[in-house]
Amino acid sequence: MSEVEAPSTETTSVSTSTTSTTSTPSPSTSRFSFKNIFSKHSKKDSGDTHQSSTNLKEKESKESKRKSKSYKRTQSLENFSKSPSTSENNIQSPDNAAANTQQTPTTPPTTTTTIDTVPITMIAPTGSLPNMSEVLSNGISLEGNDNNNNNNNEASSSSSSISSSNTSTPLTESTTSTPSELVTPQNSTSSLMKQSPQGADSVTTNNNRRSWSEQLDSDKENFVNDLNEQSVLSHPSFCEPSRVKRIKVANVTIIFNPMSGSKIGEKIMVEAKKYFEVHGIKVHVIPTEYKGHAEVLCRTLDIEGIDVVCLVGGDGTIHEAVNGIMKRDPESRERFVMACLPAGTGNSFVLELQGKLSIKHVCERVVNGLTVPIDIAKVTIVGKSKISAECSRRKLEYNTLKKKFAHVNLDASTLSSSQEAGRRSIQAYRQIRPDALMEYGSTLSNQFNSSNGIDRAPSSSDLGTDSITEGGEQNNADDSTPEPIYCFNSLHWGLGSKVNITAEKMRWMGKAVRYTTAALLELCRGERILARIEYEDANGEVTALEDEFCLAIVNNIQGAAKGMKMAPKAKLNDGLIDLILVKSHKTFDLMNIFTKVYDGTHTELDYVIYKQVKRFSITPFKKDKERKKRLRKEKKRIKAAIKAGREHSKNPLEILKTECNTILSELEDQIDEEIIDIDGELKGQTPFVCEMIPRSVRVVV
Ligand SMILES: Nc1ncnc2c1ncn2[C@@H]1O[C@H](COP(=O)(O)OP(=O)(O)OP(=O)(O)O)[C@@H](O)[C@H]1O
Repeated sequence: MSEVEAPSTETTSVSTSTTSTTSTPSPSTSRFSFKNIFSKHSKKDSGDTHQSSTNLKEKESKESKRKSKSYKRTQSLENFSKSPSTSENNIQSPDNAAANTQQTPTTPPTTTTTIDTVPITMIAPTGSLPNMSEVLSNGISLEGNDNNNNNNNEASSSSSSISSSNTSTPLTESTTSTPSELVTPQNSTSSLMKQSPQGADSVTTNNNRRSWSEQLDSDKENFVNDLNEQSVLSHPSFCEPSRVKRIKVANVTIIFNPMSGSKIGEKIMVEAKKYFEVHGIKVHVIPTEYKGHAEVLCRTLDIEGIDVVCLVGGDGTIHEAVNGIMKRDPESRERFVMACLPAGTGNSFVLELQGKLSIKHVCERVVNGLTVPIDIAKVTIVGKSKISAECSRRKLEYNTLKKKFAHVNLDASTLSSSQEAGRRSIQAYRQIRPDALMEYGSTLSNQFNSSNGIDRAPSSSDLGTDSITEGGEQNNADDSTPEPIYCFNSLHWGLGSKVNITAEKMRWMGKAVRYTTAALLELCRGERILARIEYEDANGEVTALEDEFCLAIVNNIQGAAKGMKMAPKAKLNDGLIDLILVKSHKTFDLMNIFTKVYDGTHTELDYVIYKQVKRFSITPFKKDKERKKRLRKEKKRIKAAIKAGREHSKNPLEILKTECNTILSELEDQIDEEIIDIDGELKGQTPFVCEMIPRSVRVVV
């Protein structure tokens, strides 16, 4: 029996004796095994035992490593959500971390001890702890961290709680516990690369192993020394250091949009708040609670004692804030200082203003307190009815002029030659020609400015005196004139706004796909729009173009999305609007623009008009084949009349009359109302007047 049982017992005995001291076999079995089997299998067994022992060791080691790895992963995930104090325990100094990293291969794979010594910095390839600079610099890369975003969003429902709970958080705790530090440099770089090529510069892997306080102190010294007025002089987006002012920053109000971009507004706000508090600045935090809230806040905020209002959001949030600021009374508008922390999708304005999309960088600049006022464009939407009234006024002027000239013989006696007569007639026509929008827009604008700053929409009484009908009566302008819309960044008419409108209809496709699809669709469609575009250049000369256009882009900054150099000459404080008009509608030509827009050479194409203007207006006409035919016929007739005038000294007033009447009647009936895109928002419509209000909003630079 014992012989029969031996093999199984023997196996057990071998394995137990070589691998474990915990399992104790019965003495009899053990003895029996050795006695009967040792002689037979001693050699083989010893080899097997050794082999088996090695295998087991390897297995255990592997298992242990696997466990260790999985624990590391768990630990890192846990640390994302751990409170600062908890996660701090797991974080070692860089030196210790390095030491532990070296030890790892030789350390017995006992799970618990290994895990305790695994430095969390192993997750980051640099092996060093990210510091405050990195945390803030990499702020934008938080976008990719959905877990954390979600966690924070859940916690972000109340503004007051955010404000109070974070006030007392010490810097070291917060920085070691913020998820941003766990973002690997690769991740953060790629994220920023996606944002813009310039943005990528702001991400550098910091191998510096100085302590927190050392790093912070040196940061402080550097930025205070670096940023002086000279930096504004050399800033590519400022033409002169006009009205540069350094302010002392002791109180900051942060307005953050929790919904902008990939909902990272709150996270960035927390980072910025900590940074300011470390620098001894008092911080008050207000979240936006609904669409349009940033405008209300910036219009009504009591800025007494507030040095800088720091906006955390995308272009939409800044647009709202600018509209609020512009509607303040002039004195408090002048005292309002705005800073923008990028938390949106595009952030092209912040990139241009600050040079990079780094949270730390913008925070530094806020603390430094250097400010410059920037231009803001004012868009006045002019209703069709208003233009009709204006046209009537012009008709009246024309009739008066006609009466005045009735007794004058403009033929040979007054004018030296018939050719001169023709030339004069054209000049006279240009003077009398109903530049309705420009004229109307400036009337409205003057009325705004002369009354209560520029914070009020015109009322019927503002318009009454100017709106005279042909019969000389007062024309009661209606009260429906919308408030002006202020634009800090860009405006699109034509193709640009149509892409947005089409993309809106394709929401089911998802954000990225629908914009590309809409752009391709509109590019292929390449619609031509007959429009009258008038502009006044820097010297005050007014030019009117009547042609078919495909699109108009207005830019206050040089750049646009994805590193495009849309308006190469644009400056933020030159008082001029950069107006880009594209006349061709052909798909190839439009694609050609896209290939050249990255270095700004698209402005040299012969179907692109690039002007720097003080104001301009756009009046598109309805697509009406019959009307176009009539207009062409009329133009031919006018041309022929001018020719006839040259040849037969025809009274130029006749020509003038024909031209004016044609234009006036066309204006009244055919003006088209198309939606335009202001700062990325589909708001406002044609016809409109846009004028630059120089140096209107003071920003941190
Ligand atoms: N609490 C809120 N709930 C819903 N919407 C909000 C809230 N606060 C602000 N908004 C709206 O969110 C919109 C988007 O914000 P924002 O423009 O800052 O981000 P974005 O569109 O992602 O960025 P970008 O404009 O740079 O592409 C704004 O139009 C704003 O009115």
